[in-house]
Amino acid sequence: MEDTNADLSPRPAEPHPAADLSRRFSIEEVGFFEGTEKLLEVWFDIPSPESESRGLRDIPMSFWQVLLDLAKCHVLSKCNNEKLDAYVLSESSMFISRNRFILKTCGTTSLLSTVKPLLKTVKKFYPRSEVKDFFYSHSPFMKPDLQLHPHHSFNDESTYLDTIFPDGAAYVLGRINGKCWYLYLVESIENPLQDPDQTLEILMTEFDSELIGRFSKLSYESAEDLNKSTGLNDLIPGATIDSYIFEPCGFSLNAIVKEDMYFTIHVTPQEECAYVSFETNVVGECYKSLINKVLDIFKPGSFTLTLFANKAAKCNFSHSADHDGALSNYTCLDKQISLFSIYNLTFLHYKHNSLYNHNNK
Ligand SMILES: C[S@@+](CC[C@H](N)C(=O)[O-])C[C@H]1O[C@@H](n2cnc3c(N)ncnc32)[C@H](O)[C@@H]1O
Repeated sequence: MEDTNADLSPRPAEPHPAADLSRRFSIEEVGFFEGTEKLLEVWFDIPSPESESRGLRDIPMSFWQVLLDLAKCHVLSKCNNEKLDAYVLSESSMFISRNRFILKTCGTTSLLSTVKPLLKTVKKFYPRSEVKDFFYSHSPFMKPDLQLHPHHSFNDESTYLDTIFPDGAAYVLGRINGKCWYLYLVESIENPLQDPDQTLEILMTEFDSELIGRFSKLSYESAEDLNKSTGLNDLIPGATIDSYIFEPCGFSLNAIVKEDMYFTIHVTPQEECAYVSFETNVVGECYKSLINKVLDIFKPGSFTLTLFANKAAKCNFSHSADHDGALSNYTCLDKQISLFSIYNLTFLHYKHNSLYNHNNK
């Protein structure tokens, strides 16, 4: 017989995947984390007949694992296409294509300990190969004392790199008493690579702690849900996305757009040390719309933007990261344009208008 006393009131909906959207994470609760990454990008010339090969991608995984052990991080997941292997790491990302190696590591990783073994191994596999261009960069660390030698200071890092590259050049862009950005650069002037190359980075700080706290397992059941809800899925439509939510908070995403084009995002949501980075090498003449989409998702209080482009890149001389007035909610505090031998660099630092005291310009 039917139970006429049954509760016919509507059942509550299934718990929404975004269960706790007001969660904040503090250093006290979760611990401090140095989100600021060290970024290494090395271009190799791997001449014929080796040009038939897949270049760096033919070097066995066991070698990359040794390299990551030296840096003190490991692989969490991988995606690839016919031109690019993209790895999400315990501390950021690694991208390997035929001629280009990118390693981006955060926390207290010792990225520079990978440089000598990398150069030695590539030479062993491809004896006629040469290093073409070498870039090492990062923003100042929030707690440099926690870093391992030589990462305590950019002086120590560049002294170390000088022992490998006699012609290396170390630069500081921005304010030495404010926001700045360090760069160590080696350009090969003879026979430069003809391929277009451009890298855009947006390094963001000062967030609404509730918004940034959503990059956690407590807010989203899966990385796919997070990507859909936050709009990361639509940043560059059609990209293959490989993303990872850390316990209890933190988020990393690699995306392959096409060929060897990628974008990568990393989020440290702890209130007192919150940090987000976005990086891409997608070809573009103007990055205004992409930059605005990224800012719209993370709504940072301030950010540093860098755009590197070589002579063959479409955005090279237009300095297309530089949109006076186009980033309407932000004030540009610093703008520096550097013309190197092969590459041009635009460095910009912005602050949200609501945080900027216009009397203090
Ligand atoms: C997503 S990872 C990558 C950080 C990145 N470089 C950035 O831009 O912030 C860092 C975040 O994940 C958290 N996390 C949790 N477990 C971690 C682990 N095993 N290794 C690294 N980070 C972890 C950290 O506390 C931090 O909030």
